[in-house]
Amino acid sequence: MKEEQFVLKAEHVGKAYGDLHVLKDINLQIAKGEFVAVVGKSGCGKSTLLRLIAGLEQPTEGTITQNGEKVAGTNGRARMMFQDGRLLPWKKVIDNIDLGLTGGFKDKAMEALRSVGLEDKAKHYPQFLSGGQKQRVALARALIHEPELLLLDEPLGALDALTRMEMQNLIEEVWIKNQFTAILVTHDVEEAVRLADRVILLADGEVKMDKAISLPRPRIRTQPAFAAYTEGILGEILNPGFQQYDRRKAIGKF
Ligand SMILES: Nc1ncnc2c1ncn2[C@@H]1O[C@H](COP(=O)(O)OP(=O)(O)OP(=O)(O)O)[C@@H](O)[C@H]1O
Repeated sequence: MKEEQFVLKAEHVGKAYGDLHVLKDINLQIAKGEFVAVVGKSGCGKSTLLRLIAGLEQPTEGTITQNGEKVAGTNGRARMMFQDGRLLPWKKVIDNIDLGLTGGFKDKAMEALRSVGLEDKAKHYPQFLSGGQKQRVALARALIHEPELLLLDEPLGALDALTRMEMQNLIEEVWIKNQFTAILVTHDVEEAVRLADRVILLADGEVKMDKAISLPRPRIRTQPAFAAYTEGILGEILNPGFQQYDRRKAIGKF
């Protein structure tokens, strides 16, 4: 693939907090428009990697580049969405969305709100929204900036199963429509297989698996091929290197 087709490149990226070497040697290339999920055991450094890509922290080793330019300082072409939404409780929904933007952005904010199906809540305060609705607002707030890269740090982790599925559908819909590149950190392997073109497994500070998910969209959880991917990735998380891809051959679905 040509150099310019990679939105993001991480080369020999390491991050240490004192003696704790969370990330040791991360090497990644993410193409424009790709949807990549990052999975791995709790504490393996998934959120740390996302923060480095967002420019909220700097690597202690190696470099991250976006479109060939080193990410240094807050990455203006990326937006991040967190598990808790981080809405300002004293601002109405619409004002949460055009936060930090000056001039006539109300129309754009309404449009963003419409794209997540919440235009009727524009004048409400966040406390009157459900968890799922708050995350819709957080998504609209990220979309209004038309990010090249959307960084999703376990954004659906606090939602009930049904709302979570609805949100997965919505995230896929806006990703297809807006054509940004997405990196999703998740504990939920099914969610990774539901949404991602590629699933990356972090362990011991490195990328231990980088697996393409070759299933048509929208993906259906009950399909045997879906379940086979989920099981294979879970196996790798629990026992890295143990299964490799034998399960795929064994099941014969690929
Ligand atoms: N600012 C910090 N200072 C010191 N240690 C930190 C800091 N941020 C993260 N860590 C440590 O780095 C390790 C990785 O944290 P990180 O949040 O990236 O993991 P994670 O894979 O996202 O975990 P989880 O799945 O539980 O959210 C943890 O041991 C954490 O305690």
